[in-house]
Parts: sequence; C-alpha cells; structure tokens
Amino acid sequence: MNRNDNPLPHVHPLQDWKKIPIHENKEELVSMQSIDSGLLLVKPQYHEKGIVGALNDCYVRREVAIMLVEAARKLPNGYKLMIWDGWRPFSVQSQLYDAYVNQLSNDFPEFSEERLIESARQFVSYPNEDEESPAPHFTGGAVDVTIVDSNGDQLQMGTEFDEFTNSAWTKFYEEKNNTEDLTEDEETFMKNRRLLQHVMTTSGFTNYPAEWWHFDHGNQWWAKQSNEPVAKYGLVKLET
Ligand SMILES: C[C@@H](N)C(=O)N[C@H](C)C(=O)O
Ligand SMILES: [Zn+2]
Repeated sequence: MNRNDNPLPHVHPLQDWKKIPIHENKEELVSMQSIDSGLLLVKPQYHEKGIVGALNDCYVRREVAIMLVEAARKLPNGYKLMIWDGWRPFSVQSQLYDAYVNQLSNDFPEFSEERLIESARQFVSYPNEDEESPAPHFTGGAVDVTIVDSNGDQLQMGTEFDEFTNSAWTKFYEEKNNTEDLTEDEETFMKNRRLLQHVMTTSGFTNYPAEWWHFDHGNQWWAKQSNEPVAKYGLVKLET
C-alpha cells in the first residue's frame, strides 16, 4: 500500500454492534462444497493462499447456505456466485489480523497504537472469541463472495479480494460518481458492485460498508445493520 492510499476513514463503519444480544439458534455449519446447485463456485481464498489452518472448503450456517443459492438464482443466466470464505478458524483470523497490523505499522510508523488498531479493524476483525461479541467470521453468518460470468471470468469490481484500500469501500465508485465523471472501467465496477449488492441484500444479507465482498446474515453485524434487536448466530465451532 502506498502512502497515497491511506486506509482512511480509520473508524470502524459499524458502531456499538457488540451490545446486541445473541440468542444462539444452534443451526449447524454446512459445507458449501456439498451443495450441488450448479450456481455456486467454492474457491477458499485463504487455503489457496497457503494460510496455515485454512480449510479447503467454505462452511456457513444452514440458512446462510440456502440464502446463497437464492442470491445466485437472481444473477443473469449462466452467472455464478463465487464463495471465497465463510466460517474461519481462530488461527486463520489471528494470522490475518497480525499480518495486517504488522503491514500497517511498517507502512505508517508514525501511527499511534490506537490509530493502528482502529485502522486494522476497519478491514480485519480482531480475532475475538468472546461469546458476547465474536468476530463475524467465527459465527458462520459471514461470507466473502463475488460474481463469475458465463465465461467463468470474475466480474471486475475495482479491487481484488482483501485489497485494503479506500476503493474497497462498497460505495467508493458511487461517491466518486457524485463528484466527477467515471471512466468506462469505473462505471463497470460500480454496476458490478450494484449487481452483487442487489442479489445479496434482497436475499437477506447485509453488506459491510468497508468491503464490497463481505456480507452477513444472523450475526451481530447483520442485526446492527438491519435494526434487529437480537442476533441468532454467535460463536460456533466446526465439529470434526
Ligand atoms: C479479511 C476480510 N476478508 C474480512 O473478512 N474482513 C472482515 C472485516 C473480518 O475480518 O471480519
Ligand atoms: Zn469477510
């Protein structure tokens, strides 16, 4: 990351989500590889990147799996939803968090400890295993996804997965469009993000505003964004 791509705003876009009570409904985690809808592609990114402990599959709560198929059905003919990540082991979340804090502290040595942590948590959740406020990917209710077209190509969204820059903010191109003319490519990124937002949010997911690829259902981030008084998914472990 270069200094002109400072990860600002450095505040977490969701506030006070930790106070939302969790009434755990004990739905099981299901393997996305085992779902044969013909509409989903499972490409576990952290396994592909060689992160130790990352699974070669994506697991989500049962209802979330059903909702992902529903979202994929809303795509144009031949398009598929690509699932990059779902439930995460503690070791994977910790490695992602530590690596990003280290990267930020190298790139921005002048940052105070507080600013470093705030900036890091904008893009990678602290690996909190507290029952009252678990990291979203510990609940089986968080997914990282994109769209693949009928040629098997990923739609261009303007950033790669886990590119932690301002342009990863879901509304980045919408806001740019309000103040200047977008290039043809930028128009495409904006429209592709709109399509992903549409199929996911009309299927019951909420989007995390700092990442166009991250969606939630049932956990505290979802409850916060959809004004639900309680969350239904808390900390869950994968039975092996
Ligand atoms: C690391 C990235 N893919 C992601 O999922 N970020 C959110 C904020 C998280 O770690 O919970
Ligand atoms: Zn995510």
